[in-house]
Amino acid sequence: MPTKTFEFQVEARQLLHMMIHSIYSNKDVFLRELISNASDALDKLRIEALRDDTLNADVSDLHIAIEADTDARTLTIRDNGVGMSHDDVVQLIGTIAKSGTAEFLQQMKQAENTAAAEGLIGQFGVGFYSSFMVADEVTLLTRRAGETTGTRWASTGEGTYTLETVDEAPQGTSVILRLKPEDTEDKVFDYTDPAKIREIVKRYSDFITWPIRLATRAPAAAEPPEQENDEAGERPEPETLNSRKALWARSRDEVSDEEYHELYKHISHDWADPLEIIQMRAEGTFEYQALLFLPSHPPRDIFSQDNKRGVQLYVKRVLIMEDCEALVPEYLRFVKGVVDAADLSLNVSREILQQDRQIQLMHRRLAKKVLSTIREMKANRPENYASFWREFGRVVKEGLLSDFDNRDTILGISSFATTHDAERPTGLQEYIERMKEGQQHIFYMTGESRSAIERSPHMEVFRDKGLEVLLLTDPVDEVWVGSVPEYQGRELRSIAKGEPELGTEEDTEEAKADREQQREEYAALLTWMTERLGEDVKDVRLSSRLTVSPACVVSDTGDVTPALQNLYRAMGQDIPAGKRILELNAGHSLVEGLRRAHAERPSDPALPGTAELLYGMALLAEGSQINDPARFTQLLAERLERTL
Ligand SMILES: Nc1ncnc2c1ncn2[C@@H]1O[C@H](COP(=O)(O)OP(=O)(O)OP(=O)(O)O)[C@@H](O)[C@H]1O
Repeated sequence: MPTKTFEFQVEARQLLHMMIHSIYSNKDVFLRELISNASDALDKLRIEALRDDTLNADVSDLHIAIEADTDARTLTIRDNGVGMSHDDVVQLIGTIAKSGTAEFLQQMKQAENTAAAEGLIGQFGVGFYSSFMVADEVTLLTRRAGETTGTRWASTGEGTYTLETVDEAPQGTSVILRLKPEDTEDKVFDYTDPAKIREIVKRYSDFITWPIRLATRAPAAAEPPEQENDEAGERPEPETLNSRKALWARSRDEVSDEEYHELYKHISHDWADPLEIIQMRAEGTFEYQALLFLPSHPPRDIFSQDNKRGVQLYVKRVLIMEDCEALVPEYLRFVKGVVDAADLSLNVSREILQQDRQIQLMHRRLAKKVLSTIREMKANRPENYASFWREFGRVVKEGLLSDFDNRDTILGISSFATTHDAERPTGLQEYIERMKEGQQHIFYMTGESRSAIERSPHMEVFRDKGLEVLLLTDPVDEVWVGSVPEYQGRELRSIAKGEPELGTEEDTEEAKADREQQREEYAALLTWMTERLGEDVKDVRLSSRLTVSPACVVSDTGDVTPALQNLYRAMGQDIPAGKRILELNAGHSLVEGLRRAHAERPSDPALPGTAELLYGMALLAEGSQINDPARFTQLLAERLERTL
């Protein structure tokens, strides 16, 4: 078969260039990555064989073999797993299908130092390509289980790769590395040295469930007696390097954090350590063990539709499903880990799992356990919690819309930006503890950013009276906050909806009388304005929330806010634009002037324009758009002219 040469896709070339010029200081991890890929391929084959008994594949001795040749300076990592078809190789190895590659490369270029670059690569993961950190040529020979021909791929990592169809290829994948010369200064060690290989496997891959066997030329220890007469005296029995112990079945004090971290990295394809380790065990009629991890940062596709979520499902130490979404709710989709159940059928399907009562029970218990871990982290490891919430808070809050059983717990572990402290978000409990005397409600406002909310006229009276307001700026906040009525008996109240009800008004007889008098004075103006602006607003009334601005617009208590309307429209739902309420500040001289002018000259032709301007200004002040900017500008220009 002819060998054909191909060019790497631009992003792949750039990524390889980075690898070759070794931005990552710990080069040993290439072996972890290759073993991890091999182990995944073995898992996939076993799962396929379970589901398809016509698959023509050998599953009798699934394992990973490492062969080191000191003289030739080659290192081979071989598995007899699922392998890749010709198309798979082109797609998976020649190109980089990951979303966000271009953006990642851009960030990489801008990374200021090695630590920053390593942090970035940790978020991205480059798996197979990391072999170019230690090899100046990489050959991959692979045959998909069930197919007859194989594919050889080879590259020096410099722009091109070759592809060739081969008739003789064992099932699975071999990756053959022609190693770069040893250079301890650059942390490229002698990777043909059995001691080095043992050390790396022990360190990073000990838990891998498949045997990792090392075949070396020189036997490591005295040969066992039955081998003495073996004619291939130089080819000793391969040595299994990993203990293959299931970490979730061992007690916490037997396992080091580093071992847990390596299992996490293997499962999640993350290069960074996890933030939290969660272990649980259920005994009784339905037994299972779970080892879950909270990552330290979200995967790039956490908000994408095809984000792979879920944990690995094992049945008595045998992996039967990679991303079992039936076990964790969607709002905890970042949780990674393993659940090992004792009594499930090995070839249970996703559909059956979704309906299985035991699985639903596990789902509930796992969700509760994760939430209680976050609560415990909030109480005892505030720094970890703060970092967790920064990274995942937006996702967790989705649970307020879907998990009614755990709503209070989710509210309890949530944090929100607040006017109380610009630097530190607050929990609801802390908010309640700080509430002013007489204050009944938890006040919040939604908006695009902290600064937009802070500038909004709705904040004025709250700022004046020192009442704390939560600043909700995540898109999901718009949605949940409308459906969560209260926390610990305290109503959640938007400061941009309905009447503020501050609870701190001095309700003296005098104040009441003042307000009554004001209402009477303004009655005619308000009726007239409601009529004039009737196409845009449903009511014009006096405000108790304004202290500086002349006017603002608010929504009625039960109304869908404009931001939420936009959100629904973005999702393709047709939502009619509802009318809002215009509030006037009776203490503002412009409003007072308008009242006087209306009382004295009700048919003055300039009055309607002023009313329109007031409404337009209220919209602009909260960051909304005005219906007819040209008309607004014209009215404004006319009035400015008169001042000159
Ligand atoms: N030994 C192997 N056997 C079968 N398929 C493999 C093997 N090695 C790699 N692949 C395929 O190539 C793909 C790309 O591998 P690569 O290591 O670059 O990335 P990854 O493992 O998907 O993710 P990460 O970059 O996080 O490690 C894998 O997802 C897998 O489908």
